[in-house]
Amino acid sequence: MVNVNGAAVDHQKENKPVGLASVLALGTANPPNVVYQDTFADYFFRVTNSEDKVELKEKLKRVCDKSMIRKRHFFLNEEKLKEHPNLCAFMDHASLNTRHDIVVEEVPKLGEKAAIKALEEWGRPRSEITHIIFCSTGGVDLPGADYRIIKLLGLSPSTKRVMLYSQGCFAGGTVLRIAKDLAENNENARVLIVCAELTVISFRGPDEAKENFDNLVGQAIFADGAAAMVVGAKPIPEVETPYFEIVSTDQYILPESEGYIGGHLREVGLTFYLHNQVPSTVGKNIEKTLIKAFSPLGITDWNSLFFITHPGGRAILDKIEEQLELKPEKMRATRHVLSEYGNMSSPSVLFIMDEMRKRSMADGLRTAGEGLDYGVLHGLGPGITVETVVLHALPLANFINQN
Ligand SMILES: CC(=O)CC(=O)SCCNC(=O)CCNC(=O)[C@H](O)C(C)(C)COP(=O)(O)OP(=O)(O)OC[C@H]1O[C@@H](n2cnc3c(N)ncnc32)[C@H](O)[C@@H]1OP(=O)(O)O
Repeated sequence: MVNVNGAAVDHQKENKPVGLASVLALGTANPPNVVYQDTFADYFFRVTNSEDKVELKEKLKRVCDKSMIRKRHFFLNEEKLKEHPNLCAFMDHASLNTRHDIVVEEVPKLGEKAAIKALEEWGRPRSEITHIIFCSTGGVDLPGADYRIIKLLGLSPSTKRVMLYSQGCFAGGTVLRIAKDLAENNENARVLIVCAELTVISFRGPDEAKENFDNLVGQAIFADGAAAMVVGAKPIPEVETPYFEIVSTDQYILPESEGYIGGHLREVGLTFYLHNQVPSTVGKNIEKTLIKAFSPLGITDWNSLFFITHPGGRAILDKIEEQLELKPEKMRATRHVLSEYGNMSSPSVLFIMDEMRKRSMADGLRTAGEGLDYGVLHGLGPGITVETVVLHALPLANFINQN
């Protein structure tokens, strides 16, 4: 390859900026409709016309009580479910068209709301966004949500797109892994990440068969939300404010976990399965991911790290805490997001990062990571697959000075 002057060009070298990719801005959004967990079982059995299933409702109430969730946000409400009663069946009615008609339109719109906040915080012209990674479990379409959000935000038609469908809950880590590669290998790259999830694709009524109770566990914990981030290497001094450097990334399929978390896209929507051994399997294996990720840094004391853990469910967090002998405060930001938003799948970990940096700022701590230097972000999802992202939290002084 030669350049315009005829000189040989090594594109690999020429395109590699020095330095790690950093998170430069972050925004979140949820649909305004809120359902409180202490009334969810009554709401759910009423809207799905299942009030005759009294015992099942009582069991769902017990799960809700133990979920440590206070409230969740949903696009669907009672009115919309009345308009689309086929969404309320467990299995009998084809509803994929109805679900797709909603999510294809609404997922990019919710993503747009989060992206606007992230772009406003970043403060640079939108024309400087070079890449977009859009991630959503539902709404497969051509062209996809990545294309639609470019139109909604008025980004350059030359923005290079990566669309991730059907990854599930680990993808909050996947997007950081891909953004790091893009930002560190393309000079001046500014990557907009958008994760947007609507449970419209998987909302369905109850079924009395014991083997289908995992559907109700999912209905009791999953929720709607979107988060967006701007990631780039070599931040412009005094113009861009990096919070977390992305030090390293890894993806790992847990041993003996096949069939534990998954889903099938059917005419009735996305059906999922959750094995009741998910919490203990995650707990048993999580330390392996930390040993691999932190041995290059010489870190073995897990309590010296900050934790951003996908809030899959209360029992998963309990098992991780127990196995790693973590102090209770390590999961504060994670448990806060679980409580206030539920399990929103891919954006959940980005919500936790946002909560952590805001609280660190409010408490006057040294860094965005609860005053600590290093931490881990864990995405957990189908497989069971774990994404491990090592983060280096940066001093907050720069941010405080600028704002
Ligand atoms: C979608 C993605 O890609 C990624 C994801 O995030 S997947 C979601 C991952 N999350 C999970 O798997 C949920 C983890 N589980 C939990 O957090 C907790 O089990 C919970 C909050 C749901 C309930 O709390 P708990 O302390 O376990 O309550 P517990 O009283 O033991 O269980 C309540 C009932 O639910 C049942 N139950 C719990 N998990 C179940 C499961 N996965 N499948 C079927 N039944 C289940 C229990 O067997 C129990 O039934 P009985 O009352 O008949 O005994």
